[in-house]
Amino acid sequence: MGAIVAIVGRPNVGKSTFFNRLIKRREAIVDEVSGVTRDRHYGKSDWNGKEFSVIDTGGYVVGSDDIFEKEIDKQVELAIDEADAIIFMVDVESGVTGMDEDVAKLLRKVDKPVFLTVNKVDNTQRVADAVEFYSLGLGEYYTVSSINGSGTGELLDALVEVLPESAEEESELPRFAVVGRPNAGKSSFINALIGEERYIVTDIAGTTRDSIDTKYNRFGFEFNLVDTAGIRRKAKVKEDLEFYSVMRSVRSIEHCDVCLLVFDATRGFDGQVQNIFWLAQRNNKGIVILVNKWDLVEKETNSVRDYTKAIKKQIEPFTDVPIVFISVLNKQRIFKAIETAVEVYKNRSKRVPTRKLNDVMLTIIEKTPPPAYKGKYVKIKFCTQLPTPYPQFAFFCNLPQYVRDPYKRFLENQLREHFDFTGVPITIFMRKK
Ligand SMILES: Nc1nc2c(ncn2[C@@H]2O[C@H](COP(=O)(O)OP(=O)(O)OP(=O)(O)O)[C@@H](O)[C@H]2O)c(=O)[nH]1
Ligand SMILES: Nc1nc2c(ncn2[C@@H]2O[C@H](COP(=O)(O)OP(=O)(O)OP(=O)(O)O)[C@@H](O)[C@H]2O)c(=O)[nH]1
Repeated sequence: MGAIVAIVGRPNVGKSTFFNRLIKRREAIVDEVSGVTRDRHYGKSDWNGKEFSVIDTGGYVVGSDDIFEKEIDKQVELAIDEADAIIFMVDVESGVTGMDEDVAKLLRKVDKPVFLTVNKVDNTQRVADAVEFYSLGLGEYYTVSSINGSGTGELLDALVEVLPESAEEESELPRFAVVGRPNAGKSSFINALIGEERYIVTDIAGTTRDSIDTKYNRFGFEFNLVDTAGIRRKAKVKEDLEFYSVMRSVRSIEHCDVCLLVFDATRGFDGQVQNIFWLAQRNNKGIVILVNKWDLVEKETNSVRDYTKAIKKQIEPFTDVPIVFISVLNKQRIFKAIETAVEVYKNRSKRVPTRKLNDVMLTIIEKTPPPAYKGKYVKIKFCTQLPTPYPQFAFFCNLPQYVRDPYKRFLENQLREHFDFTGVPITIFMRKK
């Protein structure tokens, strides 16, 4: 399982800027006006070879100050419940504020690692200014500049030190996680499968209260349905549903082998759904996309085809993912969904014997070798699948650094075509031999 790090703090202290630096992706919208980070952001980061998920608890809608305060308290509490470590960010420009003190009060009671991080320390003068944050009663702090990166190394060294090891769990049974946005139909789906009211389904979003894994047996195949929601406090959930659901998705994804990504066909494969997809992919999990509430969609001749095309466009370049159109309400194709997840699980744990792999791939490579780069010819000599829990392949050659991404994609596509890795991310390494 992978560790989860949450970044908390009041608006405008630079959480999104820091988050972007961690995941090395210009993704969160950063603005001078406070409260512009609307969607929750989560991504994958690594430091010294240790991977972890990061959640940026931005996402406040501009409102009155007291709404703000309540919101922040709630997010901090959720972060405390779900994260393995917390980065509490404050701003040296504004100094200690009342809101900082409120958050600190919550964090002082926590027995999880908290990293008080003073941001915007862009120069040495400001290092001295940061000293006032001792008054928050959280002990030592780290000074960073999210904008120029200074200080972040020390913080990350200390952070990864306390994170649990991210080894893949030795799970006895395959683990399937049902993930998606609030109200997509996740609980209804699980209910329909297990045929009992263990999960409470209502029209109000965010009412899934149970949080235990469900053992399930179907097609002669036993597996766990993962739903690692942790403690769900109904009141909190109602008010900050999207954040809650993000936390829950991140957790479930970290703990599973295959994600069943459910979304509401009437709402579309939107940005938040794409984020979940992206996270599952980055975590090398198997993925099945379930287009739910298909009963509500007006169907024309080519609906399924057009819809499939539209989704594939959104998930490029990793498009080799099964898409199943379901209606939980009418119990349509819900077993097909599970059957597909089982297939994906098998693909993910597939081992291609080295002999067979080389027979197929070297023939292809001979016919279509890597293009010469800077006048040099690359000779791929052999390849092998690495003994990892998900498919990774190493191709040994004389000049690994000269093999460019398009050729690696070509190799990936060939592997997919010949060995069927549908629904499973593949990693390709070029190694020196
Ligand atoms: N000088 C300086 N400015 C910074 C630094 N980090 C962030 N900022 C600026 O602070 C402002 C707020 O940054 P954001 O990353 O949007 O802050 P946030 O905490 O995510 O804010 P919300 O979206 O409101 O929650 C932006 O104008 C950033 O450019 C820094 O290290 N130094
Ligand atoms: N028409 C139609 N409605 C559905 C279908 N599946 C679920 N619903 C309805 O969608 C609503 C939300 O379903 P839930 O199962 O609670 O959704 P969820 O994803 O678990 O929601 P959270 O608990 O908020 O995360 C309920 O009113 C369901 O009856 C479907 O296939 N067709």
